[in-house]
Amino acid sequence: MADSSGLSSMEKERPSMLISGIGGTFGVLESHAEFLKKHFNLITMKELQKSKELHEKITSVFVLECLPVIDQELLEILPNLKVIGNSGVGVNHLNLKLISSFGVKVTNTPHAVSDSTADIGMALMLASARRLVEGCYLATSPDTTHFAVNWLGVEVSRATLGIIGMGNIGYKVAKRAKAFDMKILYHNRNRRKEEEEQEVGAVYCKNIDDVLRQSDFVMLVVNLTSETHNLIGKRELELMKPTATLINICRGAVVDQDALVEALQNKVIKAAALDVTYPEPLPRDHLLLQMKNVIITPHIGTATDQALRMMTEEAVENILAVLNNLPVPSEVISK
Ligand SMILES: O=C(O)[C@H](O)CO
Repeated sequence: MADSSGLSSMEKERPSMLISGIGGTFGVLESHAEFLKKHFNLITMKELQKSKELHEKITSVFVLECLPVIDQELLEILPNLKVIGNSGVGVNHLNLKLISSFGVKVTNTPHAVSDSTADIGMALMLASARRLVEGCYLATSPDTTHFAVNWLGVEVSRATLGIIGMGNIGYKVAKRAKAFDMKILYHNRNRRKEEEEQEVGAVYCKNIDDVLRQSDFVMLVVNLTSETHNLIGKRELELMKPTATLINICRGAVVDQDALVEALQNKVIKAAALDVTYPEPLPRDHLLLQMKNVIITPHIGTATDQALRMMTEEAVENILAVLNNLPVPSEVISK
């Protein structure tokens, strides 16, 4: 039986969580909503907009793919909000300072995303090296002269991979690259422990320029912050080998995209393989979409059944920890 608040007594026992919606393009998957319902009374944005009484019930927000949008207006109407559980590792779509000024915590899911995103990094590197996308087109084209010797890819085995950003995802990329007999260089704000470096055979470079100069493949795996915005621009691209490939699996804005277009046009670097761009998707007439030496996927690093399920589970674990005053597995601290 529902009372005047619109919630049944069973729903009242569970904390109320705001979600963008269920199903559709921007909602939580139905099966994930079922899982969330085991722990929370779910309130969609539409329901919130219809009933002011729901505002003070909400103690958490589950954010998926930037939705719901967390702005001042929303924070102001949720007086009992304690935590925003981001499903995903990147939190550049959240204004951390603003959120923390409301005494609200932010959590993310660095563990759930790491395998699937590292896989996409490897997939893009291999696809670019072996010209997989071009190969697919050729296989279905009426032109049968395409196996000429001048249509060649390169091997990643024994090539040098430079990983910029050695967090969970970067480290999983290194593990995979080791199995391909790649030489691994990396740059990270904090150097990894010696035993971790040894496990994957990765060599630390204090200076990012050394990674850029020496690598055949440069993979970007950093968080997007004010420090990493346009981390790779004209100068950095010019440091790379003319035979090198840039792979971006973190956020588009880490690369100065105009400088990248220019570098690819002028053969400053050989190729690029991007799971992320800005904006997403790119306008259909964008030059990057017309270049044969560029592979673009639509931000699918975490687009697997397993990753999405684990992201939801990890987000729930974080949110419940905050609500129950327990140590929070993955809290994002605003600097
Ligand atoms: O940040 C992440 O984990 C992915 O990019 C999904 O948003």
